[in-house]
This record gives sequence, structure tokens and C-alpha cells, in this order.
Amino acid sequence: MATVTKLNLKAETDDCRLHRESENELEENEAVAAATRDSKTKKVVVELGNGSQVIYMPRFLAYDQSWNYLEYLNKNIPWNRPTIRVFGRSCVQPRDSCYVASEGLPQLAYSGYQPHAYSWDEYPPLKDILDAVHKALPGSRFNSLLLNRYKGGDDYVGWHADDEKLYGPTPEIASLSFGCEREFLLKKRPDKTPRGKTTSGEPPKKRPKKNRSPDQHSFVLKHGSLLVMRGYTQRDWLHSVPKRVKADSVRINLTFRLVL
Ligand SMILES: O=C(O)CCC(=O)C(=O)O
Ligand SMILES: [Fe+2]
Repeated sequence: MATVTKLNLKAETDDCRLHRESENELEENEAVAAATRDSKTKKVVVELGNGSQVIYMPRFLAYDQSWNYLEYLNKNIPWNRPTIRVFGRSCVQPRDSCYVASEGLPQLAYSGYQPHAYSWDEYPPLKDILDAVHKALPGSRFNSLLLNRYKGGDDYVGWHADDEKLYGPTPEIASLSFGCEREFLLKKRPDKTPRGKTTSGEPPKKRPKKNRSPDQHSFVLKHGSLLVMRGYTQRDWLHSVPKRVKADSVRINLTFRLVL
């Protein structure tokens, strides 16, 4: 049975707690994510294991400023809903998107689609947001941005990893959210080592369930929040923003990336 840890960062309580899906599961599974949180900034660091890490800052940008950004982006970005290829079939991408990148970088291509790269200069507020991200993450650098707009609960992004070659083996992705709160899920990719085998050839040691870290995580991404995926997260984990019937307003998400 999969181990699941839900990170609940609801606006009403602003109380960052790790809690399990159900009491039942609590009994069956004592696995808890290794998470640390800062009581002042509410920043949460979740160690996913094996060199993968997620950082979540629920109050990265001020509330009012974030509404101004949402309004600006909603009106001024040349949103596009391209036809993409998924599992060999053509379909309309279930959300709007746009791509912004520094000049001279190799072209991004995903799901058989090559988005046009717009310039940062055309959208000065994006440069301000990028500056704020660079300030918050010293030592990190980003030179491209994929924007997504979810018009309502029917818009979504399916399970995927941002593991395109042009990002290198350990891409860092900084994800900013504006507007409607949506759930962001992470699940561990299936282990490629055949059952009963270990990479060293030695017989597998039986590890008790309670020492196994969770293989699924859930974050409710708040208006003005920043979530960072680091290390081997794109190699070992998949992420998604599923459909939600109750999500009835627009959400805009910006993912900053470094093209090498
Ligand atoms: O909307 C989000 O929070 C995630 C978007 C995403 O995963 C992507 O653009 O690759
Ligand atoms: Fe992604």
C-alpha cells in the first residue's frame, strides 16, 4: 500500500502540520515525511529522500501585490492552448500556456510542441518576480519561464516530470502560484530495480514499513506562494495539478527554470 503524507497549509489556520490521510492509515503506516518548518516565515522543507527536496513558502509574495500580478498576467500574456501529443495521440493542452526565455538558449520542446520564446523585456513585472525569486534562493539561477493558466477546475496538468535534457540531470524549478488555490501532488516514480534484486546483487534487506518515507505528497498551493523542487525530484518523482470540480476561478502558475 502506498504511503501518503498530506501537507496541509490551509488559509484559515495557517498552521503547517503534517497529517495523514486517515486514522486507518496512521495505524498501518508510521511513515512521516522528514519536514522542517520555520515558524516565522512558515517555510517548509520536505526531504523526499535520495537527494530530492521540496521547499514551500506559502507567503512568498504579499497578498495584494499578488492580485496585481494575477490581473496583469491574465490581461497581458499572449496565452495559447496548443495541440500537444500525449502517448502518441493529439489533444488540446488542458490549460493555457506561454513561454518566456533569455535570448540564445536552445529551444524548449515538450509533448511534441515547441513554444515560441517571448522576451523578458516585453513583460517587466516578470523580471521583478524573477528578481524576488533570485533573492529568496541565493545560489540559484533561472533563465526561462513557463506560464500556465488554469481557467477553472476542468483545467489541469497530468502526471509528468520536467526532465527535458536541456535542464540537465538535477533541474531546480521554482513555482509561483496566483489566484485560485489548487492541489499540487507529487508521487514517487516506480522503482526500476526488479523485485527481490538489489543493485549490489546482495539479497534485499527487509525494511520495516515505519522507516519508509512517504511516496506521495500533497500541497495546497496558496495565492502568492512559492514551491521549489530540487535535486533528483524530476528524475525520481512525478507531479500533477489534477482537475477539481470546486475550483471555480482562475489560477496562474509560473515555473522558473534554468536552461543549461
Ligand atoms: O501549475 C503548477 O503548479 C505546475 C505546473 C507544472 O508542473 C509545469 O508547468 O510543468
Ligand atoms: Fe511540471
